Amino acid sequence: MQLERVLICGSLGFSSLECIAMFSGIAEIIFLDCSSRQELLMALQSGKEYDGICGIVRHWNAASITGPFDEEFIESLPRSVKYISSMNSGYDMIDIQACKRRDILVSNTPGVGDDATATVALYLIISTLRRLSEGERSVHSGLWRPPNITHNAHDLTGRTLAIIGLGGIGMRLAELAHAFPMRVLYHNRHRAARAPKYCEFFDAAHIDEMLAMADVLSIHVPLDDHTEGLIDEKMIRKLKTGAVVINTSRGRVIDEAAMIRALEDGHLSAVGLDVYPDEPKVNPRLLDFSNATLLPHLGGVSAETQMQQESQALSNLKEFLSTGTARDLLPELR
Ligand SMILES: O=CC(=O)O
Repeated sequence: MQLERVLICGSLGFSSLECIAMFSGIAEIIFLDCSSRQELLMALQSGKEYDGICGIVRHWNAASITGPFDEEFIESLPRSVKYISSMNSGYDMIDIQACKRRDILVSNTPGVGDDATATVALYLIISTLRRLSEGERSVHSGLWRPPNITHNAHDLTGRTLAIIGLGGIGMRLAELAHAFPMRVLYHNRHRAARAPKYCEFFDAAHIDEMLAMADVLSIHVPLDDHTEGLIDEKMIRKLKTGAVVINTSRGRVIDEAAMIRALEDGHLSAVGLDVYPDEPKVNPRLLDFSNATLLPHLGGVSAETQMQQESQALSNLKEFLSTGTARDLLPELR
């Protein structure tokens, strides 16, 4: 019997042998062997090494080679491809409509990175309020404490955190912040059924009230047509003077130019960012602000999270191979 062929894009924590053994008798595993997107697109269309593949595993660590799974990429796939197992909770880098047109199912690994990402958001809150990364940069550059740090550094305890998007990550951040305790406010399209009592809900009609109370605003929404540019000039200016903005979701959710203007004129006292509109590029203007803590998209990057993402993505693939469908299918494709 001819085995189905599956292409793995990205380097797994599992060894190639472990992965091949996992699919022994089920599928032939092929590992990506290209160094650029152009080379990959040509290989996909050549009808040679990737001929007949029915599924693709997309590890986020292959993004520098594959680029986004946009329309051009999806259209280049052999007709045999029917399934993509993506190792991410966000899926803005996959063109869902193009997949729909080609009858390709897509699943992700929802929830797996919640704890790791909320931890990074908490780190950014601590770092910006207490000016810790500024202190660290000062030591690294051979100096001691930055000037005026005492007056600019603030405790988390008793301060107000506003969360936009109380999904898995937002909820975990609420729990962590409540430990100080910080006061926790949130805005969602609907009141979150699982929200703990200490989380105060603000609907769209009352979002300005929430912004006016927040010392820290942390963003936890997926990037889509509704959320691109959501945190715009108007919203930023509704925050009180000296507020802090934290973003571990996607860079394009914030109007970056408006955020930089607010840093320049002191309306925002600091920002903590893990994500940027055009990764891996970081706007050089941001580097000028000593009160910006900037991370290179580390939200879900921990050994434990990665192993769990890999197991979940590979077991979704196994299920697809045996049943023609999979758990964790994107809501748009169910
Ligand atoms: O950014 C990380 C993810 O979407 O999992």
